Amino acid sequence: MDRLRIRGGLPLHGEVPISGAKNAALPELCAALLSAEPLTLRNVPRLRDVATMRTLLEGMGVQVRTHGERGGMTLQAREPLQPLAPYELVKTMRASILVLGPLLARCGRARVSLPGGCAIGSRPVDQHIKGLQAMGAEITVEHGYIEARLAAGRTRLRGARITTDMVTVTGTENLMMAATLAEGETVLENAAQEPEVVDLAELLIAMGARIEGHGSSRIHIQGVPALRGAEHTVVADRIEAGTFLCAVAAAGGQAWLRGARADHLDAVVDKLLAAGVQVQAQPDGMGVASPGGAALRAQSFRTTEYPGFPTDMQAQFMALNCVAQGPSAVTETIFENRFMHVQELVRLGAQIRIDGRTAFVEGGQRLSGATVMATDLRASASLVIAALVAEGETVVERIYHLDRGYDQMERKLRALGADIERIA
Ligand SMILES: CC(=O)N[C@H]1[C@@H](OP(=O)(O)OP(=O)(O)OC[C@H]2O[C@@H](n3ccc(=O)[nH]c3=O)[C@H](O)[C@@H]2O)O[C@H](CO)[C@@H](O)[C@@H]1O
Ligand SMILES: C=C(OP(=O)(O)O)C(=O)O
Repeated sequence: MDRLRIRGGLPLHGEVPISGAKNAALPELCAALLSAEPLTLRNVPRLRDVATMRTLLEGMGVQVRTHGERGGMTLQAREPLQPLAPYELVKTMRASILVLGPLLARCGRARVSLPGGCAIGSRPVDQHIKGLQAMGAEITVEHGYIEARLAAGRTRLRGARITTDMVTVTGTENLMMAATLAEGETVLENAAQEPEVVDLAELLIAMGARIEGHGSSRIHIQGVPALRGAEHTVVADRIEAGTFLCAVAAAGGQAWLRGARADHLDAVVDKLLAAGVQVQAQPDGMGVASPGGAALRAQSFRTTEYPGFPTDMQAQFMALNCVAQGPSAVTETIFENRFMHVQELVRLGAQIRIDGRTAFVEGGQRLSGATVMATDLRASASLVIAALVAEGETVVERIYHLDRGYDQMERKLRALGADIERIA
């Protein structure tokens, strides 16, 4: 199993290209199921989750071809399709649930394994199911599978007004994709406003979907009988960019994040500026300069839905707070169990106490290298950031979590001057 060996203490200098967003690419790959015509995506990141999604779609009969240097991928979902997502693939990637809406809309039936729990919380999909039922689907859950089909006598889903109990990102995406081919209008209330939802909506519109209000909490979708092929460039990964911002902030140095979208990172940038980091927004990327974590002021924050502070940046910013001066309180409101990195950060010398949904971080600690274990994707990133500032050598184990969602992270960090290598 691959591990990362990191020798801390070096500042980061240089330029790093920001890849396409995992959380936009995954639903966009699923959007290929909505049309018989080819869908071409550019800037698809090289990630394990993308490879898993490709295998899943190919198993259904979708033809997939990669091309060019810049993450080009063309998908074509000609009939007949096999509308099945088996447990073996779904268990490794929760985003597999994103095939449910498109399959039901296109094939009139779907059999999708329940994703099950994972390291950060129970993550139910009841809102996806409730929304599709409101659109006329008959859904049962049996033997760990969601069995969904159109009600007898129907050939298409029907539009509906759906208010989800909470803001759900993949729930919004699943229902929006299903609604593009439904009969009549669907209104999604309490919709997620994340940039990845907006990017997916823009792709669907290019495919001929009639969508308005994406980026707000109410999305209107007027169903159409069929969608066509399209070309689309996946939006830059705001979480990858935010991770590099925190890495430079903690390690010190100066970097240019090519292609990063500052307008998608307001909440994180506000906290970095308050901490004493210099962040510069340009149309084609972001500049960051920092005197190093020990010269910064720790910042308290709570995670919320976009445009609030992203839960996917909580662990990385907490690593920064461990070395920055002063106490801070980090409150996680989205997932009930997203503090798995805390005990590993403590192994590196951090002082953190958890009380319910809040982690109280002492700050101003000198970290020292140790062997630590990655437990989930962003926990892994936080350990890498901590290791970059820790004295001596850190080995991060189980980095397959990191490979799920970061495109060659160690190569990018090495290009910035970090002493980091992958070892078997
Ligand atoms: C592939 C992808 O895009 N993943 C992102 C997506 O995950 P994902 O879409 O799974 O997260 P959700 O926005 O759905 O989850 C938000 C909250 O709602 C709960 N919930 C959700 C759906 C449902 O049917 N029932 C229910 O109770 C979840 O358990 C969680 O507590 O948004 C999360 C929140 O920004 C991010 O951390 C993930 O990186
Ligand atoms: C939790 C995450 O991803 P996923 O929803 O794919 O598990 C993440 O990207 O941090």
